[in-house]
Amino acid sequence: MIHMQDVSKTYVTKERLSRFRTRKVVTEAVKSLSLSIEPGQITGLLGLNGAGKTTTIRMLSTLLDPTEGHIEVDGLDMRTSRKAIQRKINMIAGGERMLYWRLTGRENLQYFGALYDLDSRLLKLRSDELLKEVGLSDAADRPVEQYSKGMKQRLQIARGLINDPDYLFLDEPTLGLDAPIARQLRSMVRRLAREQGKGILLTSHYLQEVEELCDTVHVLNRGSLIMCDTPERITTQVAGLQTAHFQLEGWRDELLPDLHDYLHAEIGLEAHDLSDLRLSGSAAEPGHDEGVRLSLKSRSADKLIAGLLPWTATHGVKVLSFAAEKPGLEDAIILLSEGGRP
Ligand SMILES: Nc1ncnc2c1ncn2[C@@H]1O[C@H](COP(=O)(O)OP(=O)(O)OP(=O)(O)O)[C@@H](O)[C@H]1O
Repeated sequence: MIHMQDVSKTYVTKERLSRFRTRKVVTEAVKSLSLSIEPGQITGLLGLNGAGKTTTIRMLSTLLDPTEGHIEVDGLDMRTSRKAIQRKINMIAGGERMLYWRLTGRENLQYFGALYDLDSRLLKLRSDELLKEVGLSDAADRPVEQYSKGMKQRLQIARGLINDPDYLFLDEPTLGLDAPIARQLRSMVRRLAREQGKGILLTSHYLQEVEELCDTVHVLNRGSLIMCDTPERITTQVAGLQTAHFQLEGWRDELLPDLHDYLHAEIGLEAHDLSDLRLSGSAAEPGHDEGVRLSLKSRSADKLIAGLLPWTATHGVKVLSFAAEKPGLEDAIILLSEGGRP
């Protein structure tokens, strides 16, 4: 496990005021940050304003020393075991950095692998394996400058895996990629965690990607951690509950207590999951030929819908239509950046 404990990073720079006068500028980029990255888990790092994500990733990658605090990787202290830690980690950045364009895909992998002092036979074997895994075997001996964007990004992934790291830091890995290629990369990231047990830290501006992949998400604002939870709970806490909408024929208001009991007893929705189980205000107004509109709020609209459908059949109520309205992580992050909760 990677463990960051009370880590801070302060940059001190000089700002020129006039020809002879400068002013010292102190920026607290990261403030007393604690976070963990566990094997087999995908941990998201999201930022609001001047958040400190890049600084955090650079510290985790051994490229920057913290001003204060402690970083440990599988029990190794970053101050005293830098080389051993470098063998356990790697970083993959989106965009087109970190590759040599004049070299072929294979030569790139061999160059980066040699930085880890890998035995040349093992390095050849691993390069071939990785090129195959990312679907670049046929293009392995072409210079990278002839690669498409997606091919370059797949080569980046292979480069980041050349030392078979236990932990991977992914900084905007799908930046600028077409949707199908981004989807391929996401499923690869998922496999790396779920099947190979790698611990992954992910930053991405595509919040749907974070929502889809991450087990937990850390939200930074001006260098401080302001939230850490599952994407689902962050969304619920900040953006509110989900709503299930139903259009019903044959609904009677006296059925509500029975429905409440049923969802609680049969579907196992706890009282706190059903905090707003009621007809939404006067929304239960009979339509002319469209039935009654019932809106129920809960933590999971899907569970509510799945629960209500069989119940209606036994209570003489016909479901004309239903829909789930779910705020996403993106809604939550926008609210947070506008000064919403917490
Ligand atoms: N080398 C540096 N010298 C001085 N200040 C820096 C340096 N690098 C970053 N900063 C400052 O530290 C703060 C955090 O920057 P950082 O790049 O870590 O944030 P970020 O979350 O990655 O931002 P973004 O998402 O915009 O890339 C910012 O205020 C930035 O201006």
